[in-house]
Amino acid sequence: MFSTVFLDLPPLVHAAGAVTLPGSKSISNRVLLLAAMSEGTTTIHDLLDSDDTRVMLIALRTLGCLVEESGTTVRITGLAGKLPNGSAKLFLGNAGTAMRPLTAALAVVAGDFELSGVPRMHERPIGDLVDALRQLGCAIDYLGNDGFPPLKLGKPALKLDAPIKVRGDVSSQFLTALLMALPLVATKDIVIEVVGELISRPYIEITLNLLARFGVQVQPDEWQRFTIPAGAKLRSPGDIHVEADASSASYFIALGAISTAADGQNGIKVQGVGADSIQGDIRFMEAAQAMGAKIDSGPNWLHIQRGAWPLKAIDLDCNHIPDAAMTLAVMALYADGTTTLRNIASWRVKETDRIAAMATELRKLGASVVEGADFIQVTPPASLQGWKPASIHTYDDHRVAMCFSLAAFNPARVQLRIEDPKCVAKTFPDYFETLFSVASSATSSIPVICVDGPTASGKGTLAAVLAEKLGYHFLDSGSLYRITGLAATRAGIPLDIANEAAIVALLNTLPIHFEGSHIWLGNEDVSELIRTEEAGMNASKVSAFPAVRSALIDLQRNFRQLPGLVADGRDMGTVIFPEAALKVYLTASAACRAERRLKQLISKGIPATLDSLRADLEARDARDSSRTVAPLKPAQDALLLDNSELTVDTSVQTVLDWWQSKQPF
Ligand SMILES: O=C(O)C1=C[C@@H](OP(=O)(O)O)[C@@H](O)[C@H](O)C1
Ligand SMILES: C=C(OP(=O)(O)O)C(=O)O
Repeated sequence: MFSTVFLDLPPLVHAAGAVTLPGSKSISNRVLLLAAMSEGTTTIHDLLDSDDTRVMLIALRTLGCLVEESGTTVRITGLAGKLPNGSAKLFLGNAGTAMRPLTAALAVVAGDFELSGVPRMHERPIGDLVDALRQLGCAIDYLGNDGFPPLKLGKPALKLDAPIKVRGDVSSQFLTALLMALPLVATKDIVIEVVGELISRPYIEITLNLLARFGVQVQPDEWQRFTIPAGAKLRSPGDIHVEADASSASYFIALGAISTAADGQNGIKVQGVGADSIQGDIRFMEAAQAMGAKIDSGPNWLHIQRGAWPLKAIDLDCNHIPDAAMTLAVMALYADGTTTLRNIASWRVKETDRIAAMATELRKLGASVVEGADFIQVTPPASLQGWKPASIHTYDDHRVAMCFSLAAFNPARVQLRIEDPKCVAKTFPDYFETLFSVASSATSSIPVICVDGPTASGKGTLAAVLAEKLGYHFLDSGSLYRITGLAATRAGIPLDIANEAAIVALLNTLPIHFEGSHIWLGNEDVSELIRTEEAGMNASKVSAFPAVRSALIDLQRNFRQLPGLVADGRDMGTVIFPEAALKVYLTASAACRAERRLKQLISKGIPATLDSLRADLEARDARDSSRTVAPLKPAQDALLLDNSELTVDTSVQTVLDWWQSKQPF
């Protein structure tokens, strides 16, 4: 997951390949609650692991349910409606699929419970559900504003005679919550009547489908009346598989529709969900097809290719696909006219006011947008000049972050920034990693920041922190020379120029790979081994051999991957990435560098003296800057930073400010 303050997306050009998507949020949280309330043990396969399912899992454990996790397989020992912990305070984040169904389930059993969430959850309505539960005799108090969480639930005095009326026009989750909870108390037939239009109907179908898997056959009547038969009992089906999330699939369906494939590849394959999905959002396929996408599907897979281009503008009632419809609003940027998405009033009470949010952010990119109480109308920029680089505010709404990433394919190649990218954790923590696994940019548009400088200048620390803050890859080029020195020494090859060819031959066979700050040689983590003074000296020797340097060029350039790279070394800006957008040459006085090195060695229990360290350091500077190939020197366009008197934080901030000043936002 990208936990950075923002994530800059360079212009994306192609996309092709296969993605396996995480489990459906709606199925995961329903199955977790049903399994916990039912009789018997349920093994859930391919459960979604995200913020919304985490809060549900923690809640179930807090209530005394046995939950055993092993990767994405979770085993739940059902409580058969009897809670060992009759009093609990539950924090449910911003998960509607946890807050609403748990409210109903806990309100009908005896106990004292408090349910709360993030501030936005306390602005998301729950009054219609509370009103319905109060008709049943449930004791519910509002702890904050009337009609909204947090809630306090007490002991109910159940009255099951009259039909329970629930409004269906604000959220379908209220009806879902009642349908899942009432089998716990169905000593007689219980009838639920929907008042007003029922929105987001396909989610009720998911609920009915899963209730049937847990042994409860609800009798629906025209979407207006639902009867839970007397004696209904939740019984575990044993094993249950969670399909991949169809709403998450919408971003990759859109990706297939708007991108072209690089040579020899064709389209995007989505694995884990197919056209026969039980999730209503799979019907996003039809909308994408209407806009021009070519889609094939089979059991649990979809294959999407670009068809009509530009996309065709559509006018669609999106009530049945409220979540995936946000993706259509961004696809509209690539359409041949004005796209209108209707009947989406519920957008206003979700993770944020989504109609307002989409309108504001689409306008930033240059689109013309008209918004109404329950619709949005999007007209793309009229020409290439109409597109504007934009920093997309994401309002702690996963779907805003995910759908706007698709704007990185804009034909004007304007840059895009996604603020707070970690908000995708609600349903798809690795969304951006998944996107980068299939999307590609022209190499020249993948940003590189070079940090060059002499030994012990702190460039490794600075570069690693920069990479972390920007969410970029990190290349510690010096480590490649250190590994070469280590491997040659181990192979008994003396490190002198006469053995250059042998060292290159060896280098070409080395299985080097990086994992964060760890460097591996085959199965051996050599991160520590290559940090000794001796390894540094050996690195300096082999790095002076021209054939070794050129053998490492391609390897280093291959680190330039989406979304960007911070590379530290001695010739990053001069030789390896001469066209880098920002080059920093980091220095510090010899005295200061020797002192830092001394502290470092002492902390590792390695004896050393200041004088000898300073002498070694100066000798190394002299050798590095006088070698004929790629001598250590600042690139002509490098910005110099002397950090003798600076803290790491100040140096990092200085470079981040330089970087920011080069961005169009
Ligand atoms: O029941 C569900 O799993 C959901 C129902 C929908 O909400 P509304 O019924 O409030 O539209 C949807 O937006 C939400 O993401 C999940
Ligand atoms: C509306 C959404 O979430 P929730 O389940 O919290 O309602 C969503 O995921 O788009």
